[in-house]
Amino acid sequence: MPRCREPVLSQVLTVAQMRAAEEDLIAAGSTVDALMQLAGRGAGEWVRRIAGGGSVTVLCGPGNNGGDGWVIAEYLREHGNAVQVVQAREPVTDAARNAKALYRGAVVSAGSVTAGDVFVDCLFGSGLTRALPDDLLALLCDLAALHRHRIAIDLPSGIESDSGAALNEGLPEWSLTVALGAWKHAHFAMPACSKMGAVRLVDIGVAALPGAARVLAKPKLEAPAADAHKYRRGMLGIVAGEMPGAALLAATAALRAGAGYVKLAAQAAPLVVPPELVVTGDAAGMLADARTSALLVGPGLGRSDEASRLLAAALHAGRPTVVDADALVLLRPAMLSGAQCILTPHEGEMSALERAFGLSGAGLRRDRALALAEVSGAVVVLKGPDTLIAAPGGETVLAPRASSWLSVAGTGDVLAGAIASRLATHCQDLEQALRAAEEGLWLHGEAARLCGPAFTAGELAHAVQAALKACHGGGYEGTS
Ligand SMILES: NC(=O)C1=CN([C@@H]2O[C@H](COP(=O)(O)OP(=O)(O)OC[C@H]3O[C@@H](n4cnc5c(N)ncnc54)[C@H](OP(=O)(O)O)[C@@H]3O)[C@@H](O)[C@H]2O)[C@@H](O)CC1
Ligand SMILES: Nc1ncnc2c1ncn2[C@@H]1O[C@H](COP(=O)(O)OP(=O)(O)O)[C@@H](O)[C@H]1O
Ligand SMILES: [K+]
Repeated sequence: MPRCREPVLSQVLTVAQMRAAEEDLIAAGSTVDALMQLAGRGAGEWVRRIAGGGSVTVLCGPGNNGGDGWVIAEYLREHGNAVQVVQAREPVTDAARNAKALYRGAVVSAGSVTAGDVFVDCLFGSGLTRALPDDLLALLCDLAALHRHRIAIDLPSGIESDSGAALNEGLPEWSLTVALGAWKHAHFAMPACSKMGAVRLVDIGVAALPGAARVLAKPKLEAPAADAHKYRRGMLGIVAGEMPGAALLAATAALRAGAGYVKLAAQAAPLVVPPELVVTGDAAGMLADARTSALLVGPGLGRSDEASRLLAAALHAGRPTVVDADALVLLRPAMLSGAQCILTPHEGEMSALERAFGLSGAGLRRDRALALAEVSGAVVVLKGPDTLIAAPGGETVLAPRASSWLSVAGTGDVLAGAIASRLATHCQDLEQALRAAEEGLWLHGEAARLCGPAFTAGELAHAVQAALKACHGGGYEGTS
């Protein structure tokens, strides 16, 4: 039974889901050959944009990824590029054989290829099942080394689609990877995503697949309602601990991510406090205040008995709560009753949580995050170069690659502050935790992009405002 025909470009598919999508398209009247023409010509257009009028070498493997290669080669030939195909293996599928038969250009031996402009990798795509044999790895690397630009079609050969694992050592790096039909998990998972260069997607009409992950999207944010006031916009309470600097960083970001009021509860007031931040020594009062719409606990909390007590008190308050940093190490399952939480672990904190919640810690990052979300009832933001969000019920959101300049102390505190601020603004609806996590994560990535190289966590926190501006749908027009 064909599914809804509306194409969806934001979904991220496993190999099995991609096969199901292909079957749906065929059931709806398409053919493998037609899909290959659509995909190959779409990819060919990307190659043409990079190549300009330059020369192109296409390496074709035995499967349908190789079939795409023959289509790309013919497309470029028709558009006047000098094209040569190196056939690594004879085509083994009907569609690949048919695509080869339609190609009217040169087929050359690998040894005769001289330096050229663009190399296109159509050796293997999502059908790769094991490491490349030595002869194919050498062929791939040698041809890649001879060309100025390298473009991988669907996936770089040697990369496992569902996990993003590199099945060989010494694989080439790519300037562009053109995904066909839908994103695959490897496009967002380390180490694969760090080798792909820019990534682009060719639409072949794939419709929504149930249970598919999706890509983190730019949020659409509105100005506060005309009758908004600071409490209605959301009051965020931040519980500080031994090192108030981390909580201050979170507060600096939170002040710029939409909350109307940000309050910091600290035993000892930090030495430097921005004037717009309210600091109170009365944590209990802040937790009891009915106007406190969301909480953040963890940055700089410490791991003392007092820190545990503060964490338990914060979670006992029953507000939507972001649990970050030290609080993730102190967290125990029994503390989580009632409050809707967002957990924001990096890999080390994730391991601690898995121990605390009796999880094995085995498997892919997305499966581990989903397992934690399921057992804890919390939204999980698993941080790293390939950050992802998992929600109870199975929703998974994958972040595009963010700036590697984020690898500096304090940027996690900024993320927690941004997410908590979004959580405070959505406090009316407890179902909004996933949305808040997505918005905060997007703002964080965009702030990093806007900062450029070598920023501090403080500069990143300030840039959250510019990031928010970039996704603002308006609402306040003023007069002119
Ligand atoms: N789905 C769609 O809608 C569309 C898909 N399209 C395209 O199809 C691609 C998937 O095609 P595919 O399934 O034929 O897989 P592909 O990667 O070409 O190779 C599989 C072949 O390689 C072999 N093989 C595997 N590993 C190997 C190794 N290490 N060393 C040596 N051999 C190895 C394997 O054989 P076996 O494992 O049985 O030995 C099999 O013969 C996809 O990435 C996209 O480009 C588009 O046309 C648009 C529509
Ligand atoms: N190499 C990288 N590429 C992209 N993002 C990164 C990289 N390294 C770290 N990050 C991001 O920076 C943040 C670091 O957070 P965290 O590890 O908690 O650091 P800290 O505790 O110092 O604040 C996370 O959002 C993480 O996803
Ligand atoms: K490929």
